[in-house]
Amino acid sequence: MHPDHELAQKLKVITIDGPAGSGKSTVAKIVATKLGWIYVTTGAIYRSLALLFHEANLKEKDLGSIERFTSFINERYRQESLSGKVFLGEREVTQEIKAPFVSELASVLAQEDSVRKRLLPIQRKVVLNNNGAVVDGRDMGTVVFPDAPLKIFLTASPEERAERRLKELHSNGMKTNIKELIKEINERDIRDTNRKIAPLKPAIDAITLDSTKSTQEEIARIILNYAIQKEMIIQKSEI
Ligand SMILES: Nc1ncnc2c1ncn2[C@@H]1O[C@H](COP(=O)(O)OP(=O)(O)OP(=O)(O)O)[C@@H](O)[C@H]1O
Ligand SMILES: Nc1ccn([C@H]2C[C@H](O)[C@@H](COP(=O)(O)O)O2)c(=O)n1
Repeated sequence: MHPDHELAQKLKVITIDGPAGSGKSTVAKIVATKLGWIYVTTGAIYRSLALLFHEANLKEKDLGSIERFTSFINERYRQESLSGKVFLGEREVTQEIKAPFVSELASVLAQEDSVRKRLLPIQRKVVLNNNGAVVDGRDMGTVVFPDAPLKIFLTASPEERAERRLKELHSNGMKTNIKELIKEINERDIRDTNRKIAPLKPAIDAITLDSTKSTQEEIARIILNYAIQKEMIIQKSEI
């Protein structure tokens, strides 16, 4: 725990849910760093599963073999709490799992009950083994941490989200264009929102923030202020 932060005796979890590219993991990292908490981007778990699936040349119809992959993820998946780097065993997959085909397959597999059931305890374990976490995904506030004292639903316009993603992919040397990205993001939002199990939606007690015209630092500051208001943390000058 960060030595300068006194923390109240509450579940120390801040959840950030929202559509693809709204800035969840960027903001989660800033907030967690300020608090000396860990941050967990649960999309990386679904993405890692999708990468393994793809590499084994499997398709949705092969979900029967999900056990093999989820137990691999359970044993080998690791997200560094400070850098956010993602590993499967010794292999670093941080950039690989950002590829658009992985995004799509992750979203497709995430519709399946068998997949969600298997990944749920992995997400809870990572967080509850630590003293304070900021977690982002699609169902953090609704399903995985329904008792979290502070829940954020982060949005941004699809165009802005696609622009951000385009910059990110280009800076990592991946080729794509804005039209394709808007299409991919819209399709993913529709699939994630309309699935039967744990769909993307704000928890009833979530605070919705629109980041279209705000910087990541501004959004992080708003979230930290809510955490102070909710007495999850005691205000210190440097937070
Ligand atoms: N408020 C912001 N203003 C400008 N760019 C931002 C903002 N927030 C995040 N970004 C940038 O947008 C891109 C997507 O952000 P991020 O990966 O945090 O989104 P996400 O919601 O976690 O996405 P996904 O659900 O697809 O994993 C990143 O390149 C990030 O640096
Ligand atoms: N809690 C979560 C996290 C992710 N998913 C699925 C749906 C997403 O489209 C996909 C990739 O996630 P991202 O990296 O964009 O956050 O994984 C989910 O269903 N639930």
